[in-house]
Amino acid sequence: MSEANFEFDLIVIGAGYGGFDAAKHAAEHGLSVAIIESREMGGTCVNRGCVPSKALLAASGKVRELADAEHLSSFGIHAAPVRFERRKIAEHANQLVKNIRNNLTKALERSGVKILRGYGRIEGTQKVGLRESNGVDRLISAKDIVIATGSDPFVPPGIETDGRTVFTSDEAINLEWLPRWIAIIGSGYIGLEFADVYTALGCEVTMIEALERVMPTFDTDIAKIAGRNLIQGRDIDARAGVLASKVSPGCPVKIELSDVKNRELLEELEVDAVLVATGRVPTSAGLNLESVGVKTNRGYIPIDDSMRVLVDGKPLKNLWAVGDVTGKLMLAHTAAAQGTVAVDNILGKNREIDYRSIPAATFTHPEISSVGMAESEAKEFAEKNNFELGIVRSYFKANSKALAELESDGLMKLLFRKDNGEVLGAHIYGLHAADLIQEVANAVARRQKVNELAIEVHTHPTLSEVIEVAYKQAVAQLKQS
Ligand SMILES: Cc1cc2nc3c(=O)[nH]c(=O)nc-3n(C[C@H](O)[C@H](O)[C@H](O)COP(=O)(O)OP(=O)(O)OC[C@H]3O[C@@H](n4cnc5c(N)ncnc54)[C@H](O)[C@@H]3O)c2cc1C
Ligand SMILES: NC(=O)c1ccc[n+]([C@@H]2O[C@H](COP(=O)([O-])OP(=O)(O)OC[C@H]3O[C@@H](n4cnc5c(N)ncnc54)[C@H](O)[C@@H]3O)[C@@H](O)[C@H]2O)c1
Repeated sequence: MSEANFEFDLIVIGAGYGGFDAAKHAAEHGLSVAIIESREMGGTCVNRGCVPSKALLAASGKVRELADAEHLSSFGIHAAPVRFERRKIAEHANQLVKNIRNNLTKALERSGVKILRGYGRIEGTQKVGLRESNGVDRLISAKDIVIATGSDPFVPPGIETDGRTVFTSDEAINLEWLPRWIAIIGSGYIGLEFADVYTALGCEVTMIEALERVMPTFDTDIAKIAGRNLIQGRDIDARAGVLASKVSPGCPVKIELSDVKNRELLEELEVDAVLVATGRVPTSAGLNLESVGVKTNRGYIPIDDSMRVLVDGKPLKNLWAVGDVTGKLMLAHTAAAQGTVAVDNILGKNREIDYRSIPAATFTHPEISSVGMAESEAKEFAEKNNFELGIVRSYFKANSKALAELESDGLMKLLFRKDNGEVLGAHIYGLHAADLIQEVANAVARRQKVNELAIEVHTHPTLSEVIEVAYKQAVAQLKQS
């Protein structure tokens, strides 16, 4: 039952991970909830992001492993040449999307959330306009509104997409064909993950990065070792400091590369296909945010750490925003965590999110992961707060499990406070880095110190001992200082 005069206690706009978690959490706590979705239930992650891309990475990863004759022969294994069916790999991803989308939709229905299909917009305080697919437009009221409209791929000016020869991740996840030669623009998460898929499946890859080094958003040490394996080690032709200034679809696709600084034309390339992986933009243009006075920051909705939408820095009552549309760590689990925090505040629990403890991972083979502060950020923090920053490196080549797997190329870098031992961040490249980072993320969430962490017993032989070694090295540094 909703509060007097409102049709619902809560209306959520957008049924991605952020909207899903908010709606489910609210319904499970007795609120009457409606969720509005204009496309497929599940949003980017389920339909065009995490889920299908991880299915492609799983299948192509197996191809890579079985095709690596040198690695297998080190174990004395000799496999027959690998064959794969592109169509079946694509079907695996597609089927997984359908299953997860169905499960998620049923979970919402079971918890009592009303699913409304159509396009939602704000129509003043506590009111939402809903344009249904049959053209009917109606107003609905709710005590609280959560905006969770997510993001879409960013395509820089000068780049024309046709969805077939020049495309973004929205189309790449369908794996409709395998180009002989593909250029990937951008060396962030999407560029790296798809380079992993394409190289495993036999495509030649050129990677184009506008900033001065490839993998510019990753820790420098991690980027160095990861780049050596994931880029140079795979014969990817990587160019940094060049801008893909013009891309014209067709057969072949024509690319103009320009100098980032003076925009002078450097080179023209002709390739079979181009994947544009140059970031994402918030989906907020049609939300009619002006009706409540909200000004976006390049499309991102300003919020505080309780998820309240801000106008001129001050929180609005009853309006909340979560997920990619807020531009904070654009990850599925961030969106979900923000959704829960927003609803807890609606329920009067007074909660704030802790972005520092949210981990991130790139699911390449091997993986890259991180949590907490980057080294530059930690240095600045140390200077401001008058303490010395501790940095230790723990190598996979000293780890029995990694050596047994013949996968010992890996590094963990741990950042901590030398005055009290508190863990500030960690960056890992190596086998199962995505799973390993969780242990450090939990420590960051509890603001734990290396002294207490170093005495915790780790299973032998496991990769988690890489973290144990880092904690012990950090304690040794503390003793010396
Ligand atoms: C290729 C790729 C791989 C990724 N892999 C990972 C990964 O491995 N791990 C990870 O954590 N993150 C990953 N991400 C990021 C992750 O997908 C996003 O961070 C996450 O989906 C954000 O969730 P959200 O709820 O904020 O928005 P979205 O998932 O974008 O959902 C927003 C929903 O709102 C709907 N909508 C928008 N406007 C309206 C409107 N006005 N009315 C009604 N409905 C509307 C949209 O149709 C959409 O369904 C990946 C992204 C991509 C593109
Ligand atoms: N495993 C994961 O968690 C995962 C996987 C995929 C995507 N994501 C999410 O999706 C978001 C988008 O991913 P992404 O890889 O598109 O963005 P990104 O911001 O990580 O990387 C984009 C890269 O493209 C470069 N670039 C931009 N314009 C260019 C141009 N004209 N020419 C050459 N280079 C150019 C940028 O310098 C940058 O390095 C990520 O921020 C992440 O939050 C997460």
